[in-house]
Amino acid sequence: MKVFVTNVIPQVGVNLLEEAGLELTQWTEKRKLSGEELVAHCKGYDAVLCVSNQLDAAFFEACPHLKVVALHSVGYDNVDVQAATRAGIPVGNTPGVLSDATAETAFLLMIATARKAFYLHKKILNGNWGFTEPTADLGISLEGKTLGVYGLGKIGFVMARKCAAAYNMKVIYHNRHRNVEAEDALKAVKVSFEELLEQSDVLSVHTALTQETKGMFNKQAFGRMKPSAIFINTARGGIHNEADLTEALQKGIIWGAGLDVTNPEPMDKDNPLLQMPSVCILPHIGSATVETRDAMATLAARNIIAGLRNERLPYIVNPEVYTHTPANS
Ligand SMILES: NC(=O)C1=CN([C@@H]2O[C@H](COP(=O)(O)OP(=O)(O)OC[C@H]3O[C@@H](n4cnc5c(N)ncnc54)[C@H](O)[C@@H]3O)[C@@H](O)[C@H]2O)C=CC1
Ligand SMILES: O=C(O)C(=O)CO
Repeated sequence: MKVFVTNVIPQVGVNLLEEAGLELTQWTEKRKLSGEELVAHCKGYDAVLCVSNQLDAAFFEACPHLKVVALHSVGYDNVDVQAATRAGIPVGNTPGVLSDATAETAFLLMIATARKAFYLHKKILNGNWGFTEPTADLGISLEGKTLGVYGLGKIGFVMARKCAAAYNMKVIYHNRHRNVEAEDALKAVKVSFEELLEQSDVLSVHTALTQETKGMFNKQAFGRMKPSAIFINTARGGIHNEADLTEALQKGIIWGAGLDVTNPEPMDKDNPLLQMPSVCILPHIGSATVETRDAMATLAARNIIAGLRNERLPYIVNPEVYTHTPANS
């Protein structure tokens, strides 16, 4: 059986697939395959392991022969899940193993933003150490402040735990469902979206990007936040409206922002957000630690191996595929 891998993945994943007797082709060019190229490459393969390629209805219609699609991510907003199910193709992802690393990224962006760290580093690089006076380059203290989590799932929980432990922060959250574990362990309080906006000193986004969450953080939302608030997004850039965020920061409607995700990615190097003192931006590295990427490659390989053995994927995005009768069958 043959597996096409759209990027270079950690060796541990390669080893697992090869030990299972699978023949592997990895795309090694440092550019993303176009949709058409991906379809062309998948011909003659039984499975594909993808990083962040757009897998739309056209892809699944063109590749009904695939026995499994494994994502090297927990997020699957890039996948038309219904089209995969219609084609009878199970899709797997990598939940849980990246929660610590991604929450750590949100935590680092929170502190870096609160203390203007990226901007000050840039100033030094530009030969501008500055004259140290008591009123220059002031940040915001985090001790005892209120963290608002939008989407208190696996990553949101770890972020909340870190903030409560490190800074004694009060945790409020807005979620589709109550998170009883967080309420018990962290005394987290579930609030409405409006209350989350109005009460958070730091508001950290941890939902998936869906039709419901797309553009949730817009002019109206930023307008309800505190002028001293910090907005953190390590989930997906599509959840905030970038033009509205830029305007909110320029006009002092909110104080700062830390982003690991932008819209589009990559962000244009001339984007005004990159020049703002209380903005810190990273190029979508939330899960990028050696340990986490190894664990993700392991889960993705396990999904591929299970799919090619006609077994249920251990980490499945569309479990309904097992009860659905594909068209034309
Ligand atoms: N920056 C990065 O490198 C990474 C980003 N991510 C992003 O983080 C997201 C979250 O990952 P996990 O915590 O593992 O997922 P999760 O499923 O454990 O948590 C998401 C939470 O959001 C809630 N939610 C969903 N829709 C909602 C809505 N409309 N309103 C309120 N709450 C809603 C869910 O009930 C759930 O509790 C992923 O979908 C992915 O997009 C994940 C890993 C790395
Ligand atoms: O897993 C995800 O969803 C990412 O964004 C990258 O790890």
